Amino acid sequence: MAELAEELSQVKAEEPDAPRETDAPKEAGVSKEADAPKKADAPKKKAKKSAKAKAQAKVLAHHHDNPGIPTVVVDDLHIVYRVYGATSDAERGNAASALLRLLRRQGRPQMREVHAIKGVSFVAYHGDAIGIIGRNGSGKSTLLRAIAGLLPPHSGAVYTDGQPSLLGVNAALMRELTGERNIILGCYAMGMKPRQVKEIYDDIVDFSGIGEFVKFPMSTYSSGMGARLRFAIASAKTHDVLLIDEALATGDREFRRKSQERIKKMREEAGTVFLVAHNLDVIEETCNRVIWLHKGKIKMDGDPQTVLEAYRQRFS
Ligand SMILES: Nc1ncnc2c1ncn2[C@@H]1O[C@H](COP(=O)(O)OP(=O)(O)OP(=O)(O)O)[C@@H](O)[C@H]1O
Repeated sequence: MAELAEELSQVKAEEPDAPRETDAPKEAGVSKEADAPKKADAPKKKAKKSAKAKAQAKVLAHHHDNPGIPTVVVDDLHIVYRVYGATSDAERGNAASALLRLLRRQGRPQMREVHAIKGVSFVAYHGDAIGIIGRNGSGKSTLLRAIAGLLPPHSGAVYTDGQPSLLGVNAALMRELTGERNIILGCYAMGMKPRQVKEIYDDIVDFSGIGEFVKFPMSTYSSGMGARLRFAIASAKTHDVLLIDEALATGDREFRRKSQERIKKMREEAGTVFLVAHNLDVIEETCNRVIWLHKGKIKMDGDPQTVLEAYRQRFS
């Protein structure tokens, strides 16, 4: 614990100040800050400092409450996308403003920033299966990609113990190759030896349920078949941290049941699983903890029953 605190304080001391809109969100309860307006009058420097200290204290407090071994520490994370060539709201309008826009663009490209994750902090532990829920555009996929190390933080940090693997709808399998070739290459890519691939091959085909289609190029698969094969390959190995983005959404009930069993097994083998899904039943059946993201901030973080009930009440 002391080591974690020291590590966090050292890293924070080296980082530039984070751009903050509100204080860090609260856990196990609806965060008032998520929707609160800016306190424009507060002295900026002081507010920044106390917000940082709060976010840090929250990470450490959660660590204190849970005696498990942390696998992922997300500390006051901000992710900002830069979109070039985008039009701001103020620029939209009549023909004159369109012409003005064109003239301006000749000089320099337009750039717009999308602040997708705004000061998210939490700790995940060995054996956790964490469901991430939220409306479209709330930042779920962005958060997963940041944990996987695919998006650099604008500020804040993500620490992971072990190699995180992102299994998304677009996970990199090659459409022009057969399912068989993709299984073999996918297993090699996960670090398996040829002998291990041979041993596990039939299990992957059985689990995916694609049958004789395994001999056909993946370009001939339905989206559900592709998703099932991706999950079957990725889950053939126990991951330290497995991030699943909607991959189960396209499976039928039977496939969902099998996937849930597999995720449970992974948790028992001391992995940590993150699962993004719009289907709340999948989250409820699979996860032991749920994080509700709203406009890039944590609205609620707690046990599935409490968080899902609050979410359903808000959006049903
Ligand atoms: N590559 C990108 N470039 C610019 N903006 C992006 C990019 N990807 C996502 N965004 C923006 O970031 C915000 C969060 O998007 P994200 O895809 O993480 O949300 P989500 O909760 O996963 O949404 P959904 O449920 O629709 O999949 C949105 O405002 C989105 O428009």
